[in-house]
Amino acid sequence: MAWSLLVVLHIVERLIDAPASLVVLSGFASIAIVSIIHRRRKQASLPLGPPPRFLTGNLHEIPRSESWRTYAEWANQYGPIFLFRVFSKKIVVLSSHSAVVDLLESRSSNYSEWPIMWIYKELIGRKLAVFNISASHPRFKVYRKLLHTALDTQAVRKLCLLQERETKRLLRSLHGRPDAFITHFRRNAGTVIIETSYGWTVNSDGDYFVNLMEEGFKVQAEVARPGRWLVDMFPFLCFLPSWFPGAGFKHKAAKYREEFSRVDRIPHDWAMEQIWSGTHIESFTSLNMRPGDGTMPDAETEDIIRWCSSALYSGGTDTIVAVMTLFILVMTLNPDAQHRAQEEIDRVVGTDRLPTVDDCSKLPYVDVLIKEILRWAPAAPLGLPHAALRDDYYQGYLIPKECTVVANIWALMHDPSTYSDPFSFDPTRFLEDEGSGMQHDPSCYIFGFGRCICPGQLFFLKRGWEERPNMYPRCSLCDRVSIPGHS
Ligand code: HEM
Repeated sequence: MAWSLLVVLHIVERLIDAPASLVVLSGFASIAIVSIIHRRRKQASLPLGPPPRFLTGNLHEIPRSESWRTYAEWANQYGPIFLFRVFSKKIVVLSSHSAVVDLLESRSSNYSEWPIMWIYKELIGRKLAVFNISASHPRFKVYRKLLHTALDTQAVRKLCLLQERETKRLLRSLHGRPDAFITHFRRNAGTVIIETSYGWTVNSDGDYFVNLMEEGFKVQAEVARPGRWLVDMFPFLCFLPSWFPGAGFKHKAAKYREEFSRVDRIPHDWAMEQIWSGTHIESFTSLNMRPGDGTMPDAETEDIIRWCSSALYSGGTDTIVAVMTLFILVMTLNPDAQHRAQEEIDRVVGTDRLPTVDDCSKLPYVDVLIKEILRWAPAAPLGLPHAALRDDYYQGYLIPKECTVVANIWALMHDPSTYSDPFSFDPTRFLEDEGSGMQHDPSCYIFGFGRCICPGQLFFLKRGWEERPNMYPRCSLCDRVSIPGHS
């Protein structure tokens, strides 16, 4: 930088007696030279990564599914902090424990932003949603506090009765139609979360609210598909009028906006009607919209509660269904692990009742089996993407402002320096006196990092503790279901 300034000064000195137009021109040229040099310096310290193509970057190399495996290969080639591009967007992927902890935990104030998705935030009108709101917005902290309180130890304890009732119902459904296990899991997860959020009890398959939420989140999956919208790469397209050729995305955005607003509005309005008529059952909405101190929440508070309830559903349902489905897959592929867990339950709990959370400490093998499922196939292999608020420097690399930062949780869970023989399924790796000794607890990573860490982890772990062991007494299920790709 210093020598480039000297060059500029030298040019200015020589031009002091030159005509004014020449001085102006040279001024511009000097600024351009300095900024090019400055930019090159910045480029030089960016993390390495696969060479991008002109215009589209590395878009052609990103697989449609299991992208975490490709990222893990790139990490082997370019290092645990590498960068690739989708058009002009820069994406930095972290694949080592130290990088993830140092950046996403210790410097979380710089990495709590979400990447800007123009279609979602500006055209569909969801910039205040929990998964989109800027970390500098005053609501950011309010959301986090509410969500964490809604799912803290005390709240989860209160949910035990609901869990127990729904677990029994799930077991009956699995017993009746084991092949439809994914449908049963969806209904079970949806029921527990809708009742927790709004106080609505799901009594039948094809429930109106469950269907409404499912439709809404199908739209969400479609909208959030990486590289789907050109407007996310070229935000100026937002300003095209709807009649302009090629602006069809604006019509789609208007349709999505309407569909999302139904998801946010209808269950909330129903819960409010129940509260006003005094017929509600306790839920996240009722506790916050009718607090014990008799205060009347204002419109701002109501809007906050509405966004948080909808985040509980979108954050909780798919992840729970994914883990329960993986449980079936893993039990089918590992009959020895299944039999050992079942033997432990029969010995400790007996055959005349179902296991409960209180049995947890007496069932060490079942406990580590659940840990190993979470490690072997993490439900959110890339967590959620974040964005850098400012330029940051780490281990000689520049992590540029506004670039997307992703933690490859799947790679961390399969890192041979942390987990011996990481691709084999081996619950004993977490048992102190067996296997290769106690290895790192995956719960430290699979629920994300920093300020946006998952508020549902306790809820999931406690609830998971009831549900998965409870499936053992029906474990013939695991011999009878068929999973695509695994006979
Ligand atoms: C195995 C189960 C689960 C996994 C693996 C999981 C994983 C995650 C991850 C990786 C994040 C992003 C954290 C980050 O940005 O660094 C997250 C956020 C979130 N999760 Fe979960 N989650 C699970 C269960 C749940 C459940 C059961 C609920 C609700 C009942 C829930 C609600 C949320 C919410 C609301 C957020 C957004 C938090 C925020 O932005 O502050 N999750 N989860």
